[in-house]
Amino acid sequence: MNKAQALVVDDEPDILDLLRITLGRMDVQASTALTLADAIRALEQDRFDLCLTDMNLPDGSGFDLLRHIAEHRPELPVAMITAHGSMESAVAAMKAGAFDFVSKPVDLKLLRTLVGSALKLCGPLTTNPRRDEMHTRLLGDSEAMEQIRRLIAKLARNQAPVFITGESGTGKELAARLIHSQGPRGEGPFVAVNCGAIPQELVESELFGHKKGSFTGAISDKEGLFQAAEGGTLFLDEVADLPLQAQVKLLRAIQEKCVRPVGASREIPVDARIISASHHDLNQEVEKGRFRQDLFYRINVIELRMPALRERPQDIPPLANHLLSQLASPQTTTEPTAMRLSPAAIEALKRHPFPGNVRELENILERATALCESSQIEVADLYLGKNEPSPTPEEDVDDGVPLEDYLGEIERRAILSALEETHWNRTAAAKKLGMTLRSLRYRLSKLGIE
Ligand SMILES: Nc1ncnc2c1ncn2[C@@H]1O[C@H](COP(=O)(O)OP(=O)(O)OP(=O)(O)O)[C@@H](O)[C@H]1O
Repeated sequence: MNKAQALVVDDEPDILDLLRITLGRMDVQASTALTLADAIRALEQDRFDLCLTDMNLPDGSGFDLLRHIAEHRPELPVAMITAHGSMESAVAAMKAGAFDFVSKPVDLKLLRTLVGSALKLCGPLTTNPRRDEMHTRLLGDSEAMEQIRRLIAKLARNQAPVFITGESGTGKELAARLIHSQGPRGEGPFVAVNCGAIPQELVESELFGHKKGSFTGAISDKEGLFQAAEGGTLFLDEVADLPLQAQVKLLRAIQEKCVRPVGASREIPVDARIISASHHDLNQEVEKGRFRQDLFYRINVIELRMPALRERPQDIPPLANHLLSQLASPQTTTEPTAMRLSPAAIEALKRHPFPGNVRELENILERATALCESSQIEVADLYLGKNEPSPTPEEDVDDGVPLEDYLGEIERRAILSALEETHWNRTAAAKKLGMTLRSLRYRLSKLGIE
């Protein structure tokens, strides 16, 4: 098999030698260039699978090379070598299209991972059936969805932190999963964490791990979610809910690509791509002093906005049909037949504002499927704008059930009813229930309500 070819560009011959030897040990053949002009010449003469370039070159900058490659060899992954601690340049490089960065002095373990990811990118991405299946799941024929699918495919090809905005239920987590699964980390783990659902005092230990005995209850060493996402992606959902103290540590983890478990004396390197999401306007959270500006800057290298369902009503019929066929899932051995929506029901759905977006559509259809007696769903079966009269717990909880289950059932119903009334807006539902959003999220995950 032919060796992979890398082009390494730096004005310091010693660094070039070091990188050439290091890459050689990874079975990558490196050609070197001391200037921008040399690099451009090399690109014209040879075919490369990866380019590593320093930021400052005698006759230009790494950005000039990035632009040249974007124009002439757009499929070539470029990683920028940045000065130690210069996160601004790293962010700027990724915004300009670099697929990743590596800071000086180059950490060999990180360089190895970076090269591995880059080499996976240069061939055509394997058609993994799991990936295809995931791909077809971001449904919608609207131009907005088309653009999102294109952007996701692009984002999958680099390592830059992505920040996904959008109302609740618009598909932020689904988009994050697709960016992960379509990229070179697709075979690695995808670890999703709802930052608002972790009790405040456990946030740091959950994210970064802890050492045995570092606090009461730490009975053994525990790996954090960052370590669990090694080689893959860490999805920080509702990132705005992170306490300020954890934000400081997160910033450091992203900047230095290493974490220090609670109670540990040493930092450990981690290689996880960060994708975060929030339905809050993080600019406002920064203005109010609830979110660190420097962290926002780091996680928001590239922003992806998931449009609300009411902005793309033409997506409702294909989504609804897909969801109905999923609802007719094969619990029986015979081929299930999906229910249909009457033309009037489709029109009614298209006019509905959907504050809870696709998740609300899923709930509406699930309820309609359960309640509708024929195979066609009519407008009345959708209960749009009305709340289904929910039975009181006394009506159907058996006398013999244990108290805990009985109370759990009451809790579940109260929460579901508040969610329904607020169209699955969890902030409003929490308010209605007189609890904090954090505590509602905790209960939702405990009760297994998505
Ligand atoms: N375009 C889409 N095609 C198919 N399914 C979708 C689409 N958008 C969202 N969904 C489905 O809607 C549900 C909600 O999506 P998801 O959890 O990704 O939303 P979210 O924006 O992360 O929500 P939240 O902010 O409440 O966490 C999921 O079941 C998801 O699969």
